[in-house]
Amino acid sequence: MVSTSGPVRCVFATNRPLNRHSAGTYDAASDTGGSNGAGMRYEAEGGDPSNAGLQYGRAFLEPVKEKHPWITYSDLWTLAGAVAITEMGGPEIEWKPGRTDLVDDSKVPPRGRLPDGALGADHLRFIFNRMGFNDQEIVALAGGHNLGRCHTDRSGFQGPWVNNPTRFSNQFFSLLLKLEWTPRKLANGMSQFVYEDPDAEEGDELLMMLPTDIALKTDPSFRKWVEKYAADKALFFDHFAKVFAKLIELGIRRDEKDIILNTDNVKGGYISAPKKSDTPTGPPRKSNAVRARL
Ligand code: HEM
Repeated sequence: MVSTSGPVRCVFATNRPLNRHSAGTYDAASDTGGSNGAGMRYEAEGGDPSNAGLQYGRAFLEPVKEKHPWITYSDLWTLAGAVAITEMGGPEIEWKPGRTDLVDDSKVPPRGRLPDGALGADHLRFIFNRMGFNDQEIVALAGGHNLGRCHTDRSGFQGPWVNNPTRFSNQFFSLLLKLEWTPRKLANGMSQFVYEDPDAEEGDELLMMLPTDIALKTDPSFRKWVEKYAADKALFFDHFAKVFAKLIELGIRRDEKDIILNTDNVKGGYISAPKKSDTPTGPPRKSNAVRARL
């Protein structure tokens, strides 16, 4: 059993998978960022408030790194995200090895390339078009929110999206369409949407949606895909597997034999960074952090 406090949080933090975020910095125009390098080992990227909470996913994988020190962090994090999604009932995701780790932080991408859950459809397109994803792919990727939950001490948002957040499914899409989502301001000032379940009992946690999740329902071009994925789980799994595989290949160039051609690989080969501390280190927990994790 894989919990979402493990590798999927990183995922698209996959845990939302860890690689979800490491790859989510890719800029197609300048060809910087992406899943090569494991830049989150450095304060410049790992300390970005948008990556709050991912330190737990990274620390979760340290025992694996200890046992197999030859593997690069960038391969380990992407592989862990892909495996965790499958283990939680999701589709098999094609994963290819060969990502190298950066030897210093001089090529870590600038902050501000990850999505902010408090915003809307234009913001999602601004962030994901830069990475090379179209509307269909943005909606499929957002299906990562079938897993896990929001934490007030990380993003500032609160609660899970679905009833069974350790099982990968298409429920996120069906609940997004089926339930009535009411705006709710949290004590920390953050605004999200909740389902006021009439059967909820005192102390039950309400299901939630981020403003960016609601934008998938209100924007007509996004909504078309939300409806398809809510109606057809197999279609969603197929599209999610493809788009997740694309996400973890962002910034990687390969030849016909799948050998990586990026400058860092050609110059230095497969450089595996030394093992880090087992203790999670990352951005300070803040109750009013406003940046979202991808
Ligand atoms: C569409 C843009 C996205 C936005 C704005 C966004 C935003 C967020 C936010 C605010 C959280 C809560 C973080 C916390 O408080 O712990 C979160 C969690 C999560 N996200 Fe996303 N995300 C996006 C895309 C994705 C993608 C593409 C994936 C995976 C494919 C993903 C997977 C997850 C998972 C699994 C969690 C739960 C983590 C946990 O349980 O700790 N998200 N996301």
